Amino acid sequence: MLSSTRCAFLSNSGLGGCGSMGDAPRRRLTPMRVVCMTPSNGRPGDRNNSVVMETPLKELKKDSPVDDVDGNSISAGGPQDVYGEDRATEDQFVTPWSVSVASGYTLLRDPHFNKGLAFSEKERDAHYLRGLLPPSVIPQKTQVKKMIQHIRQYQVPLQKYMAMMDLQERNERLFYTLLIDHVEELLPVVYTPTVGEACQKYGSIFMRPQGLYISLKEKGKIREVLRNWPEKNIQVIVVTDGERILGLGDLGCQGMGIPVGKLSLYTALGGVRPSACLPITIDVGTNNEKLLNDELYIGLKQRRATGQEYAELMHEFMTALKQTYGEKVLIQFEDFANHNAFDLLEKYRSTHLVFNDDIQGTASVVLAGLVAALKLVGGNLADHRFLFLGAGEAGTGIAELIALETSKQTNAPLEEVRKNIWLVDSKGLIVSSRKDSLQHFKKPWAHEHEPVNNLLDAVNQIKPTVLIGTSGQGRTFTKEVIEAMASFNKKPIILSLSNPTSQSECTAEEAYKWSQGRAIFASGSPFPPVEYEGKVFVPGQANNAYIFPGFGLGLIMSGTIRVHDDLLLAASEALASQVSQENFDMGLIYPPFTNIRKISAHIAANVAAKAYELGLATRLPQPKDLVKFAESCMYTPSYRTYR
Ligand SMILES: O=C([O-])CC(=O)C(=O)O
Ligand SMILES: [Mg+2]
Repeated sequence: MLSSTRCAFLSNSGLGGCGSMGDAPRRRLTPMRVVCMTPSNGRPGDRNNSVVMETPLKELKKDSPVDDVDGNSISAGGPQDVYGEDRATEDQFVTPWSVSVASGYTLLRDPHFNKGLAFSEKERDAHYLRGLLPPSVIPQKTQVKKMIQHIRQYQVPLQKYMAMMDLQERNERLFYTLLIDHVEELLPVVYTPTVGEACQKYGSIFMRPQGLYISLKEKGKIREVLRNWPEKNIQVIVVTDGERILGLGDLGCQGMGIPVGKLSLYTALGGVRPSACLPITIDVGTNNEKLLNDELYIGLKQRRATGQEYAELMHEFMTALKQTYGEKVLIQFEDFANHNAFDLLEKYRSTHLVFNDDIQGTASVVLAGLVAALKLVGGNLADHRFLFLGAGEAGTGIAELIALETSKQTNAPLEEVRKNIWLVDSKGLIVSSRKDSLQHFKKPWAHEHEPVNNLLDAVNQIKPTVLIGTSGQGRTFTKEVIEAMASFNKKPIILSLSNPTSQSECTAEEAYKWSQGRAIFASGSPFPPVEYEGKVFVPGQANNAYIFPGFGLGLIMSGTIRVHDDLLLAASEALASQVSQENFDMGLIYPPFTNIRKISAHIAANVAAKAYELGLATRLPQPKDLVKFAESCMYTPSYRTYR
């Protein structure tokens, strides 16, 4: 993609002048030379009207898709990277582009192709870069070293975040190499908790819009808006309407940070090509008074559309996605409010390849952690009693997946196993006497019990072995609550899942200290290791980031057309199987993120295997070794040599 194409996108999308995000379109320079080109499927006017050099057919063939381990033809730039545009394997460094790439100044301003000081002497000559760069030539490895030092010099997390976003806009391959090489350190920067703060301040920190904004103004024109996005071969879309951003509430249009962050992880953690990822924010207004009164707010300044108006926009959007990108585009719903999330999932799960990350992704990751935790505490799922604080998407989603797995393991009916799972919402324990006034997604959890109106009493009466926080309310697992858990459990399992860190139900330190070091603890946002009475405890991160990148890769590499609950169970099983004895010895119920690409390949393979078994996968024949196939499909961000 050319930077001039991006400029066109910025001005066409009408965002060029919105508040402080109105960056002047970048200088449009006619490139002096085009690196290489094969037929493009872009629209007229998509590309620079530049000199084009077609790749000789012979060369194209040489660089065309390679065979996978089973002799199937694939290309290693990610699934369906037909022309190998994004491919860079150890033995295949020379890019076989299907698109034209500008030279000179424009090349340096194109984040997809810019390599900064890593351009070789030959490339500097061939692509008119002489004088535009300082004379030093340094390899990507050294650039990574330099960048991590640069990021580390910032003390404020938001500054680190901005430096990372800046790099993504400047040099995409360096951004992903850096993120992959330092994943443990940089995940909290590009993702939770920092992304939460970034969303809160989104309007004032971004000079250049990321992702696609679809507002009520675009009603009736959504297909045209999708066409404004410069990439055509889209495989994964993460979409939010910004109404429930992490545990921070309604951030309206500023929720864009979430789809952008999630999709960065699709690439870094799951190996999906960046050009195949599309972040989208639906703007139907906001009920956040602060934003409505902020003259710098970047979204629609009106209260949220609801009911039919909302449903119609979403329906046009969902229809347009399928019309534009086909049956197999994966749509991830993210951070919608409860009152829309369940209904949207229900409505579209039978017609689209769609899942809700907060309901299903979180459920899958938590189930994996619980299955692993059983190795430390003993017993089967059916032997445990679960209590949730929070009965929204995550709470009921996790509860349902636990019930489903338990029911499969024991052959007991779902209604029966649900009785071991209790939920507390803002009005207290969910019990049968409240049934008539409950939202539909809470009803299955209304068991026979007298009313209980607070968490501590619920803990003391239900006596759960597992306590899970999905409330979005920080510091709600009080000292009394944790002490109660520790009083009747040798090893209480305590999960504080709400994000970001400020909304976590308790800190790692509190969980370990108040349980005298006996808790098995994990949280949605990361906490550093804790020392308690001379022993170091390493808390795990129960975050859907473990699941969705590999889950998505598994779906797209197998051409799966619908998400079935069994696929979530398959992802969960694969993740749990990646926890090593060494991890268990440290009290961890999740493997470290350091090996996440390997973990994602296993998750992808298990998900794909299940999809083939269920007849949902369309990519035939089924590759024999799905783990190797997943690995061979993953995008790698090393630089390639330009002709
Ligand atoms: O984004 C995260 O860190 C996890 C998540 O989906 C949420 O909290 O909504
Ligand atoms: Mg979420």
